Amino acid sequence: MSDAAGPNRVLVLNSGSSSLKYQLLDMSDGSRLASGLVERIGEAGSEVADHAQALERVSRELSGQGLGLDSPELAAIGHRVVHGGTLYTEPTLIDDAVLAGVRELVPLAPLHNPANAMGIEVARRMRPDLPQVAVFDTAFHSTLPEAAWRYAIDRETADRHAVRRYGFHGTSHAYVSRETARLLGKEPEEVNVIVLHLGNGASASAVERGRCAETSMGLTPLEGLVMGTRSGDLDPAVVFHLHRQAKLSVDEVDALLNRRSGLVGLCGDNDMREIGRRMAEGDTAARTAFDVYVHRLKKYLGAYTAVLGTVDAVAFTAGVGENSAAVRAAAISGLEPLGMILDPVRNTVRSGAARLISADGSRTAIAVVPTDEEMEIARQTYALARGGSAS
Ligand SMILES: Nc1ncnc2c1ncn2[C@@H]1O[C@H](COP(=O)(O)OP(=O)(O)O)[C@@H](O)[C@H]1O
Ligand SMILES: CC(=O)OP(=O)(O)O
Ligand SMILES: [Mg+2]
Repeated sequence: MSDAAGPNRVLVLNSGSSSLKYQLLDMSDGSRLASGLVERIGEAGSEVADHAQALERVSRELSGQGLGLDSPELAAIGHRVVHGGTLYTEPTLIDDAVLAGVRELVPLAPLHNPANAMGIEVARRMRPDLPQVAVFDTAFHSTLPEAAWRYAIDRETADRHAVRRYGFHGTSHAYVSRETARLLGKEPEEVNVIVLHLGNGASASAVERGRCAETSMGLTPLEGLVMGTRSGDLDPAVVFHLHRQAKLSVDEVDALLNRRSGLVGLCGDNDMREIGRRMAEGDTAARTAFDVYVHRLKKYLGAYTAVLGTVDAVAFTAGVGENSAAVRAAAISGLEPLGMILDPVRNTVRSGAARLISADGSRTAIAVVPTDEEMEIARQTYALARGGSAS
């Protein structure tokens, strides 16, 4: 039902390279009316050839529940867009120029922006009358100081080709850092938080009094932590070496680092649940993958403690961060001198709620804070569609 002020539902579309996630939210009370996922888009043997077909399927699913895209209750459609470059640092009403801008950034996010652009195109065709809003993964990181975003390479080359740290998962880092402050009973401006977003893609951020001060992903979502299929940090000379000595083309190295590295490259599995099962059976490749993953986390916890000076909280989020007590315990273990002490019982209690898992004597609070990128995208979309400021 719409209130006196008009329609109040927002459809959120999160188009991944081979998936389309959606949620329909009622912004009058924050309730979730529908949600779902279309997977294996464009893969061999899949019934869904591209994102256009995926969105048609979503539209049918919603219509079947009496919640079709043609509904007059729909106020706006919000799109997750991974790369916004330096141009888009705020949620943005989509027009032809913005869609062209998202396409221009494809070389900087080849796994993500093509799907985002296609989702936008199809949704605009279906509902040309509706406000559609792009919410960028990079936006929250636009506050990085130059010392953090600038790479130490030839300045002219870097500036000419827009080579710099952008950072990603910003919608999640923004939401989780705010929710962490709330869990501590504080305003975001009163606390420093390290957020560890550990999903399939994974990134860390250092959030200083509500503003992002440092983050682990860079020009593209390849840098930083060990991920499901991506290497994260390595010596850039690895690329030259593989090209010159192993005779891999640049495209082959790109595919190796983005799709066949990280956990899957180390042990053949990218799902932390499966890695846990294999470790319990004494599998050494799974053990090594886990150790490399956790060692990287520890390095970032130390580095970001140094960047922030005072750390009020560390927040674990996304699939691995919210569910793997083993990863959390291993990452924090040994960091007692930094003031981070986990409570082993609190850490293993299963819950879907934001919660503290640190020991009472821990100087830094340690928390599990479930992320909700869709709700955050919907909130920003709704605010902008209503003509207000989105943030
Ligand atoms: N119960 C669990 N225990 C450990 N890891 C889990 C569990 N549930 C999910 N995961 C991990 O979370 C990952 C997916 O995280 P998610 O945030 O959903 O990723 P994305 O949104 O990037 O696809 C899986 O690959 C898996 O490793
Ligand atoms: C930017 C990024 O890595 O996103 P995802 O985790 O959805 O792959
Ligand atoms: Mg995710």
